[in-house]
Amino acid sequence: MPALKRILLKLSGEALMGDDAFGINRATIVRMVQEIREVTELGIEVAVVIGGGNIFRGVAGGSVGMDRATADYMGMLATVMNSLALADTMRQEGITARVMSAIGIEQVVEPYVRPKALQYLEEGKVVVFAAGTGNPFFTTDTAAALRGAEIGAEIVLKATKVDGVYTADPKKDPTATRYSRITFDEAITRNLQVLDATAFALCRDQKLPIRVFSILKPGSLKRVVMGEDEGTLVHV
Ligand SMILES: Nc1ncnc2c1ncn2[C@@H]1O[C@H](COP(=O)(O)OP(=O)(O)O)[C@@H](O)[C@H]1O
Ligand SMILES: O=c1ccn([C@@H]2O[C@H](COP(=O)(O)OP(=O)(O)O)[C@@H](O)[C@H]2O)c(=O)[nH]1
Repeated sequence: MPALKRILLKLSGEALMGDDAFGINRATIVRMVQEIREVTELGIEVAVVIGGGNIFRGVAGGSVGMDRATADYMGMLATVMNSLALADTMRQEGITARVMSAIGIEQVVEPYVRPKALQYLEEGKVVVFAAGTGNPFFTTDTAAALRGAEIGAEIVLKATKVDGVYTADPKKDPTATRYSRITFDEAITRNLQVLDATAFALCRDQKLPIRVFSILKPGSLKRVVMGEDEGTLVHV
């Protein structure tokens, strides 16, 4: 049996593209949702933070020349779209999900209210936290760390395009090797870019471990929650 009771799963927006150039790849999102269902069936409470890089990234592309804060609000709205798509896919797959937004957008999504989120989790519903932290200059990794700490998750699981934390960016350095575990201090000192520094610092202060693993590898989420050696554990 898995030892975990409550997890915060961070899903990369960009990874949702699958092999598409942008947007949400149907097969990818359905597979992710099926993997989430496997985990909920184990009795684990699941909260999700989803990124928005597949639709809009505040620091790049279409935002060149834009005011950074405005671009970041667009990025947050992109995460709302992904959250709605994710929750609807969950509904189709028989999972009850609730989306809660960090920015006021009541006609579309209910606002984030911590006690309500806790109630949903206790009822076995999957809670999807939309709009990141609600603040520009942050990322959804930081939102995952923040919400993970707030809801008392035992671990943040970062599902991304790489299968763990490497000695250097594996996309740029083919000789890079993967850590099976690493401390926060070492990851910060070595300036490993797989998570942003704010998210790292928050998790370290709250003693909230993070496991980085591949979203692209089928079955990896279940292996992670079963405590198998998958990805990289970042710990205090
Ligand atoms: N030391 C490292 N180990 C692993 N990945 C790294 C490292 N440094 C940089 N990266 C890059 O970080 C990326 C994943 O982080 P990020 O862009 O935040 O993804 P996400 O879309 O999941 O938020 C990978 O695609 C990888 O190329
Ligand atoms: O608290 C937050 C979370 C996200 N964003 C914006 O939303 C974009 C999409 O989020 P992110 O890049 O973290 O998504 P992912 O890398 O997972 O696709 C970011 O680039 C930011 O512009 C933000 O401003 N504040």
